[in-house]
Amino acid sequence: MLILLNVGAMPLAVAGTAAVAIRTALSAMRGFSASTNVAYENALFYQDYVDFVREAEHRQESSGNSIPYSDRFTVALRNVSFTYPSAATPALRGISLDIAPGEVVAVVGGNGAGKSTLARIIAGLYRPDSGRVSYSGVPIEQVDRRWLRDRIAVVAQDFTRWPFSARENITIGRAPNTEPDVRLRQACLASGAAEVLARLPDGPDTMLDPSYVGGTDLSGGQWQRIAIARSLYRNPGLLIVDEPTAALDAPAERMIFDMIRAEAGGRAVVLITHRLSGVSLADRIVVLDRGRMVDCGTHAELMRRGGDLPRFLSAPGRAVRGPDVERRNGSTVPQQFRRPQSRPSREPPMALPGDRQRGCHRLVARVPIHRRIAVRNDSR
Ligand SMILES: Nc1ncnc2c1ncn2[C@@H]1O[C@H](COP(=O)(O)OP(=O)(O)OP(=O)(O)O)[C@@H](O)[C@H]1O
Repeated sequence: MLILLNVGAMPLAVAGTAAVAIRTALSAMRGFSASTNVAYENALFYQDYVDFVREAEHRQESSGNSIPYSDRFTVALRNVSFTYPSAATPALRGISLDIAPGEVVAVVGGNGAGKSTLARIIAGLYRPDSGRVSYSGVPIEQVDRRWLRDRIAVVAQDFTRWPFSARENITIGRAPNTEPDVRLRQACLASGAAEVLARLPDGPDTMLDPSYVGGTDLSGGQWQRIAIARSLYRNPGLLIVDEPTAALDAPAERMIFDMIRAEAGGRAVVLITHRLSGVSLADRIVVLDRGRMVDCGTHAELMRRGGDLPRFLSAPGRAVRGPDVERRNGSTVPQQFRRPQSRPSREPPMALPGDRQRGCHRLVARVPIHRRIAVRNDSR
């Protein structure tokens, strides 16, 4: 271009315009090249996402049967043990348990006793390292996973708070067979979420995220009611509730426990709780300690046997957790639930006659070896 300018073959104005055009074209090409690079990198992430979804679908696919006869079903665990991949010691050891339709089973134990892990095993989310899990007699390996997911609802401690409307937060997931609006109303009334929705500016259509225009946030206890409504809306055959009242005040706690009892109907409920009011409504209480089932029976049976139950309970309306409840909160635990000052005997708790019929197996942990053999023979 300089030569053309020198020999006068190109006017200065044309040369200047050409220089600007070339610079603009180069800059556009650099931009195009950078955008192509970014698109390529993002395509790699997208491919990861597509592979992940495909893998998830593959895992969801049916490997076997639906349990054909009922939406209500039994769950049976036999000698189940489970160790997390990164853990040195098992989270659960030799757990055997039966859960019948319509039964409310409370699981209590100190922090790290294995309660949430047991809940995940019962829900079919984890596979045990050893032992068997079956639903109405069908081993978990042969159960259609979609069928199972549709019939079990879990209210976890860390449930998801979707940045959606209150209605969508409850109805997200599987749609019920019956009329959705009727089911929504029932779920809200039963869980106490109706009260929460009534106070929202746009009722069920209020956005539950303050970062949106017109959005708002809820308190921990109000969110907990929404989470319980979400699980009831699905009308599951088995409802697993992990510490449902941790963020609730005493009257709300009472209401939730009453609701769980009343709503159980034909469905089984597994209730992980540290609350006295929670265990007293249960048909059966399972006491876990360091991954082992150390006691199992009705509230009256456990109190009569004088086992570990009181250690793991807090009084109504108090969210005290762990084995040192009594020490920290002694004055609030009713006298009848306090540990005796001196135990009359160190005799370990034994299964009462009839426990097996009610689904209590084991009691291996602190049972002398000669009696342990007797219990095992009995439970075959
Ligand atoms: N993802 C994990 N990886 C490794 N170890 C884990 C994992 N989750 C739990 N554990 C361990 O497994 C054991 C049982 O944990 P789990 O959460 O079932 O107890 P928990 O009784 O529900 O306790 P909490 O009352 O505190 O909720 C604990 O020792 C815990 O440290």
